[in-house]
Amino acid sequence: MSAVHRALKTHFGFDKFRSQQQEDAVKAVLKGDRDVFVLMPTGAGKSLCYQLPALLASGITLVISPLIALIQDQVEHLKALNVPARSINSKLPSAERRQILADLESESPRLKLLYITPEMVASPSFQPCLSSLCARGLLAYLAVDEAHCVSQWGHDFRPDYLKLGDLRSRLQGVPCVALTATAPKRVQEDIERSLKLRSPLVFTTPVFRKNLKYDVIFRDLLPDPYVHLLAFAKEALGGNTGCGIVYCRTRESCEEVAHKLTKLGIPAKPYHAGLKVGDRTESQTDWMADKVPVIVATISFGMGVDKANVRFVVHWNLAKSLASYYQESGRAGRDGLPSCCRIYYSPKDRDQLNFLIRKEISRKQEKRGSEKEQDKAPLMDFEAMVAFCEQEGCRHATISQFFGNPKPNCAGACDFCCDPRLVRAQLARAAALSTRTGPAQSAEPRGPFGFNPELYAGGRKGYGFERYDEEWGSEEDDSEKRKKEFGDLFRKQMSLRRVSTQTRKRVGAGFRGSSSLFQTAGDLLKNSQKETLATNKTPGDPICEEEEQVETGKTQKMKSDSSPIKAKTSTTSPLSSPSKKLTKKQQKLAEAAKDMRRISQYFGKKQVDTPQTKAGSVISEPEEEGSQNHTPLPNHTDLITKNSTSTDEESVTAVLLQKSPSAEETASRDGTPINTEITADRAVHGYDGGRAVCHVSSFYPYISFPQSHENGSPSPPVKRSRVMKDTKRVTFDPVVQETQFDTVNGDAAEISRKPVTLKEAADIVVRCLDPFYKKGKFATKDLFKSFARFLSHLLTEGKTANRGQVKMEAKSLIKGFFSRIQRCESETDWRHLKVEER
Ligand SMILES: Nc1ncnc2c1ncn2[C@@H]1O[C@H](COP(=O)(O)OP(=O)(O)OP(=O)(O)O)[C@@H](O)[C@H]1O
Ligand SMILES: [Zn+2]
Repeated sequence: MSAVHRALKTHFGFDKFRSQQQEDAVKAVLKGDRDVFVLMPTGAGKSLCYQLPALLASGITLVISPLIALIQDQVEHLKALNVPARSINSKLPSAERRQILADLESESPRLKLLYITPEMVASPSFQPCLSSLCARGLLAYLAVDEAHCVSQWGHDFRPDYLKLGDLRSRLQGVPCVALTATAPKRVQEDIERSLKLRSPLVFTTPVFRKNLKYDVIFRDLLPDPYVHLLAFAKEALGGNTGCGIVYCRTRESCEEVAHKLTKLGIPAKPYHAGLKVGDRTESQTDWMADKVPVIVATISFGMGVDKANVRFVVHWNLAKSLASYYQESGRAGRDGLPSCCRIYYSPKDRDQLNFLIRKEISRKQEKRGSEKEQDKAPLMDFEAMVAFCEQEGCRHATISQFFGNPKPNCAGACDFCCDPRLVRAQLARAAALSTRTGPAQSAEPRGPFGFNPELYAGGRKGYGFERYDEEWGSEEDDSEKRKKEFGDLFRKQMSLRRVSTQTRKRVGAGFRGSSSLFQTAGDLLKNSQKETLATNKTPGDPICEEEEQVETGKTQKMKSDSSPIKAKTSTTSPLSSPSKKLTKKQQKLAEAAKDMRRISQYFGKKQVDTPQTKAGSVISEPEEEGSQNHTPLPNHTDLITKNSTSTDEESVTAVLLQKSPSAEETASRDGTPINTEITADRAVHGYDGGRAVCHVSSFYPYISFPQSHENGSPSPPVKRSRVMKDTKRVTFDPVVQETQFDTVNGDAAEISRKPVTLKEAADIVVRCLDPFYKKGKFATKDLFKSFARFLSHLLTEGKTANRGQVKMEAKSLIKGFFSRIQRCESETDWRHLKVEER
């Protein structure tokens, strides 16, 4: 037995290395003549690659890790193994800190591994210790864990990681070991550059898994996608020996697909955060125990689930990036047996995600007040996902190259390598379908993304804006009309966005022309804008020329004299950029957008203060354990429409649909998957004879499904908006609302002194009610929503109360309510409730 193997056994209790890569990496680090880059999937045993050499080398290994919580885990684990490992961090009691520093200053320190955060590395207080260790040649290795945090292209970027480049320069001659999970090539290159790795030896687990067969089916070409899915599942499951996962983006799709599959003959259970904990656990345990072969889940499912016999992973909706797709689909075939990974692709789905991702990027930029090249990263990640689906080429090769691996020998393990003609034929049919239904050719009513809704599976639900419909579920009859209204609204928003973003460089994945299936959101935007113009213009209308100027990116000066709120308009707004002659309608649309943004900014201000938004990335708050699992949340604001029933001049109506950050915070704080959201859903800003007023028609608390929390991918909690028929002020408390509106441009602090708005009250109410909902104190989710709505109105209407008062009253009402009844079964349960006179 070699010394390394012996050490592996003695110190860690392992008989052998987990993989050849692990063994090779350990040996390379031990050799110590080169930097080492370890790229292995989560759980592959990367830590051992520096921990074992650290124990065998003389001196101390300095380990940089991004989070104190992660560090504590590691240190505890090592202490349990009797490995001399410690950490210096801000949470350390000073006595312990002194003890560690004393050891480090001693002639031959006992410590073998010293864990610190990148902030600590840079902190002045740590410098003497570091310099002393350096000067005495006591540093054996520099290990940088979670090295992807150095990449500004990654989601977990930590500016302090960039300082590690300087550290690296100071530690000349100390070999560096950088470790991260499988990462896109772009990120790998960033790591090498930033950490100044000198032609490192790279140890990576090959991305290619030959037992996985990848294919892509264009869902919209199928007469019945569910029947198609059923046939696929049956074939993949073969003789009932395995199981499968179908990933959907929304809980509604989960329910629907599970229901359809079960009805068609394969038992399937939904798994999503909208389910009661018991039901969700049951779905999982039944699936784990092979009692139910198929689980239809949002992507929250699978983390930590290591089931060997998953015979297929279907993506009913697109993943947000190729990296995510690789990880999710990789849950298939862990036993090494042949398994299938399929995407049921739909351009509509693509466009929804594209739109939401872009919106999220704009939101971030607006918040920051500037643009960064790296902002585009999520879009590029997503476009790689789209390209994967729309390409003519080996799917395995695409994945491997994305992760910087050499092209593998697919040998028929993907649809293209199996039969390229079939893939080409499918693409041609899809392109033909898109052309047939494309904006320029079709006069049929279209969905929000310029696609004919009738051609897409799922009908009303197929739009993916279920929550938008949800609030109006009972009004089935005019759903088509409302759908159209929403379509209009969406197109207008897209048009405006086009104006605002057209000067930005487009990050293209080489998509084809706009009449084909392969349209970027920009193309769609262009089309929708053209379409809007086509509908509105008369022959010879100058709008055409202006449109072209917009299209070609020329700056235009907007005539804003007619805007009654010009003075309040932020000059940094992309929409306020000078533009030439715009029609009155365009001006109004643009103005409406500005106003909307101001409203949005107002709500945005609140977001800044919440831990939720501060988190922003997986590892952005080193001291905050609670922030670890957050991914950036999409903002669901910014929908603008023109009132389709009135004239151009008077009908511009901005509709704001806004998630409540504090409700999200409530939902995510304790990690429970039930997400409560409130939409300050209809801040309707209209123009009435040139006078700007802010209409707030209503705020409805409602619960929606938190895919966005689970996967970081946006889910649109938009609800059908009531487009206002006239522009009369319709508001529950115009004074309050208008004051708030003004506050957007002025003193934010004013807000706290104002009486609570309905939205704020709703936030408070949902927070107070949430625990009761989680305890199953409401017979249905709708009851919870209605009760929250009822209470919010009760606590605000005709009153002026501050936050504290509202909170106290809400608490006392809710407490009293549940002291009288065990469980809320119907709306009559709260009929008697009244607020005490203040
Ligand atoms: N040779 C081995 N034999 C058995 N178990 C091992 C071996 N090497 C590591 N492990 C165990 O594998 C688990 C995962 O290891 P580790 O935490 O280092 O993974 P990782 O690759 O760093 O994952 P992450 O990306 O989550 O940090 C640990 O419980 C570790 O003890
Ligand atoms: Zn292939």
